[in-house]
Amino acid sequence: MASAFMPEQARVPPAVQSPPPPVSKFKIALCQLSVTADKERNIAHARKAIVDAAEKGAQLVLLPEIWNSPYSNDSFPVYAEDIDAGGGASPSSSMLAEVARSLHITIIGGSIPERAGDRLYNTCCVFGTDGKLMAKHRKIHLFDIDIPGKITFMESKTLTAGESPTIVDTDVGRIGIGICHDICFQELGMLYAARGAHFLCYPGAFNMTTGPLHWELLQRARAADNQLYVATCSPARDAGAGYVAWGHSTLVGPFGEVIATTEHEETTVIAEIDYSLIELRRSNLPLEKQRRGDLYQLVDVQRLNSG
Ligand SMILES: NC(=O)CC(=O)C(=O)O
Repeated sequence: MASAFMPEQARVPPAVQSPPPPVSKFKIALCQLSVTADKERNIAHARKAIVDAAEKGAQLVLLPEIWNSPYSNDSFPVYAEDIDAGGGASPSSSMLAEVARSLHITIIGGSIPERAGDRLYNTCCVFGTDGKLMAKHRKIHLFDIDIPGKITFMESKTLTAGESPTIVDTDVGRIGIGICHDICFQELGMLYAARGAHFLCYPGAFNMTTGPLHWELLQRARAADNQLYVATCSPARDAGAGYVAWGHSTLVGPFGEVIATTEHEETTVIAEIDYSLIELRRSNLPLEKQRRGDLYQLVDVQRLNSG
């Protein structure tokens, strides 16, 4: 509750109730793809995995972080595509648009390196069942890490951080998008939940150090904190690559329970999402009612500024 003594920035608008989802149950596919240096092959390979997943009944398909290019600062400028330019400038997103439309499915297109003017971003495109680009999320938190002898990687050497959270109303529910390192920031997940998300999707490529430590922990934490579904999708592991991905693409339910997962090889995880579980868990354990807004609050800066 805002009191007369509360600072201006703490007077936050109330959380938005999750709207009724357009479907109560559906199948999601997490395509844990092998990624090579051959972009054309990566695109054709991803297309085939999406078609196979749709044939198995998936209505929502999630791809990995950086699925059309090796994950490296040397590769990002070479493989980057201008997603907004049209006219075939982005073969990766053109393929996703075409396959979403022809199969009538929703696709959360992992991420690809995006070129916009003289900047590069790590960008996730969301396509609706009509093949239209519904949203574009540019990774907000760049992955800069230095653990000597284990892993050093500086995305900020080549990439620019996105400036906006991304939440999108699709045929399969209201989905908050993050890319990999974005999952480490609990405020982003809370913000999506406060805006009524049913589901958080994080294409990601944790590595052999952060993977065993944090990958499952963070997904389960985001799901349990916010009492919603969380899905991640990683590239398959290539032990010979410059950056070795952890794999383990996973779907987590609204009690923080792992519903489906895998190891590190190439595969597609298909699992069912049942949105009625969100309401059930929120009535079993009513965190929203128990929250002490008189002691602490999340400030949704965009909603606050938009009045
Ligand atoms: N690609 C990443 O952002 C990797 C990451 O976040 C990690 O912890 O590993």
